[in-house]
Amino acid sequence: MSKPTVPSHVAAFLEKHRIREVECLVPDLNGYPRGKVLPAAAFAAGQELRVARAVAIHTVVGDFPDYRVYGERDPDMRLVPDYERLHLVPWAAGGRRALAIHDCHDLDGTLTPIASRSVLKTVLKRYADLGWQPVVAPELEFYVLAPNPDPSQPLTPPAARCGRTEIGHSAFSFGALNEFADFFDDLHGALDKLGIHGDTFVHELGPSQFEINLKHDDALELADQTFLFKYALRETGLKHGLYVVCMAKPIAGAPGSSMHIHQSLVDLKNGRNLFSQADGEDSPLFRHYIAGLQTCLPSLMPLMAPYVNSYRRFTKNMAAPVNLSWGLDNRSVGLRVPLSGPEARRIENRLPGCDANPYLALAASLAAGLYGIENELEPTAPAEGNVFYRDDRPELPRSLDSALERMASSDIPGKLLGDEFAAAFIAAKEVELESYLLEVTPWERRYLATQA
Ligand SMILES: NC(=O)CC[C@H](N)C(=O)O
Repeated sequence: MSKPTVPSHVAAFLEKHRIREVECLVPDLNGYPRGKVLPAAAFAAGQELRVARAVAIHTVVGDFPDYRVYGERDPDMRLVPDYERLHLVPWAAGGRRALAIHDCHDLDGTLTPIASRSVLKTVLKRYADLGWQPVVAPELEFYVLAPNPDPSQPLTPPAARCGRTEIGHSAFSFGALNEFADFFDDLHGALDKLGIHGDTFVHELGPSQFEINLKHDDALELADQTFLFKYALRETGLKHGLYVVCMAKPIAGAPGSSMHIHQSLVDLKNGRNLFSQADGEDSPLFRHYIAGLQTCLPSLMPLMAPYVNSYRRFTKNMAAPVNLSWGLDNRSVGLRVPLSGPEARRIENRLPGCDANPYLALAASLAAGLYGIENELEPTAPAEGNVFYRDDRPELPRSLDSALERMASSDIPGKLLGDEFAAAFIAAKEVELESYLLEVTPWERRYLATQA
């Protein structure tokens, strides 16, 4: 096989920063970084890098699904660097380490269909073929918590600068934001080095819960930024003795953590927002896109709520979505349309949790919208007022079990994201679910062991 051409900026970057080694990263099924560390000279020379294809679908409990779903022979795939995603590793001791995001290619040179980044790239190619580009902006909520060496114990907020632990209800408070100023200073420095463009940053409603909104841009760019952001949260947090947690519902009774995704489409010819017409009215594409989300998302839920824990977030009155209604400037719906001028007309999909793999949540949402456009679907009438407690909403699965059942019984996931991917994803999630079903939880011990 001929070696890939390595762009000249790569060697210049590695030399300038006297890089010793490069983390060659791929997002796994969960959106966690995996891969190999390569000496900088080998990376600069374009040395071929292979790992087992199974790495792409490593489950969160460290298992693999039946090997038949990722290749009977357990074959290799190639890790191919995206040279535009080469950055310093901000937390590396001595600062002489870089990282690069890679694609997974099968040995025939095609994108590995079961790898998360491939799935998003394939959806984006379908948009590009139409001359369109999705523009997205994820908003990430997360908790800054105390180390939790014994996972049978609840996660708790850490003692903050003032010596106390937060009790919550400090949304938008600067006093509460400043409690972890040292950690956040370090984090913002890391984000700069990783090319992550934060827009707004606030304290959220939960105790030591925060939110960062990333600046809108191309979907692959923002999936990569979100992937690196979560890596940065973990590593920077640990340096400060903190567990920074992207679980959807880390603390019972406290608000969950979402990854709302704002999305619109632009015309590649002229940069115009395709959700608005020249006269400023909403376009038919805008309506079809919403209808596509309403039609497809119920069978794509595990891509936005991938774990048993994800479903604990979907409770009423915590601003978490429990329906797929849509409405203008309305936070009781799953699909919110923010008030804006026609240039910024967009849809906010409020379903994904912060625990979702950003590549897959974006791929699912964008493919669902495109399905609505291709099939010229019409959405429900917009919701008026608070619809949390209304009965007429489209129903959403309330557990990983039922969400997987729904996904497995629909042909939409395969059509939208590829049959091989859909089958591999479901198989991996079933392994995780089985592992959970064998647990005995504190809730059961509390109520069933007493014969009260
Ligand atoms: N910022 C908000 O609107 C709150 C969202 C809420 N925390 C959720 O889990 O969905």
